[in-house]
Amino acid sequence: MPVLEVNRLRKSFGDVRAVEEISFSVEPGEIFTIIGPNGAGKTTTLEMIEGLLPPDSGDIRFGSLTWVKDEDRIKREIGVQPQSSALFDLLTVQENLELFATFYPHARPAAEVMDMISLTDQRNKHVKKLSGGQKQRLAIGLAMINDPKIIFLDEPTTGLDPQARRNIWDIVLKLKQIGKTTILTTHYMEEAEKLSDRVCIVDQGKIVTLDTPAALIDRLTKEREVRLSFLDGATAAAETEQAARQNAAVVRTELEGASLKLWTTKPEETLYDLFGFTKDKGYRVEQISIREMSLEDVFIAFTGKEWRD
Ligand SMILES: Nc1ncnc2c1ncn2[C@@H]1O[C@H](COP(=O)(O)OP(=O)(O)OP(=O)(O)O)[C@@H](O)[C@H]1O
Repeated sequence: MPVLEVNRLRKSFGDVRAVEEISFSVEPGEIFTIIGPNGAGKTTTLEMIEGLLPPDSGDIRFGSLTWVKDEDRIKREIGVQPQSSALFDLLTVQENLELFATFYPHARPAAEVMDMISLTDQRNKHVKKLSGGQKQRLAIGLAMINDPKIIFLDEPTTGLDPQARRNIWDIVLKLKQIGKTTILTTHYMEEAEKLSDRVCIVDQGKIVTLDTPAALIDRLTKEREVRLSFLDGATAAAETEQAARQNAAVVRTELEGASLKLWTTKPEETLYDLFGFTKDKGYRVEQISIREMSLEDVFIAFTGKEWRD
């Protein structure tokens, strides 16, 4: 049974339709990621689910619990990562955790949480002295102080350097190991690909596609991007492009000076065919590469937009 079901959520702010009609469900123990560009509606979606923002319409269910009937129980079962601005700067790491612990009848010991977020050595440091990554880890610690079943992390790694980002990934994976469900939003494709059991790509308030990262990539892996560059310049590339367009496996092509990019469902056959053409013409190919698809390609394929971090 899903731990969370979201059905036809909608939210507008004046004329801005922030969330148009979002539905999904999350299974216990999953890392479920909502990814999308700025303004896609990720935070609005999360805040409605977290009970911070009333939806205009739609249902949110945590198993059999709903916000209307079971607010207290839901609050005990979910953990929401606060904005780092909500941390108390003049308190230490441990004091912040202990303060948040007093909000709940059954809190986890601060020492246990500090161990999970690798901040035991910093326990007596004031928040204002922590690095950006350490503050984010503390914010995640605060989200788990009530030992919730489901943890919501809204862009926990935005603005962090790659090492600090990896440290957060380790925590998210540890949460999974101990059976927690995590719902995460991110800008970073790599993060979604590495961490998620399932990814939901959101754009302009709607779900564009939802599946496991592998399945999403798989849908496109039949297509490979092939790049050819020519020693004989733009004419050779342009003529080869014309030849490539005659090839049934070629889905699309892109020409840039002396280099030709094409997407084909049968890279070997396409190349064999094109080499026949270039050999006949006496064109010399300087470089060839065949690229694997990534989640970023999935995004571009489904939204028709370039990905912007
Ligand atoms: N309180 C608000 N009042 C007015 N408009 C809002 C409000 N909150 C969000 N919006 C608008 O709703 C849309 C979705 O915003 P939202 O913050 O949910 O997107 P997001 O995907 O989380 O973006 P980001 O990655 O930048 O955080 C945007 O156009 C945003 O400007």
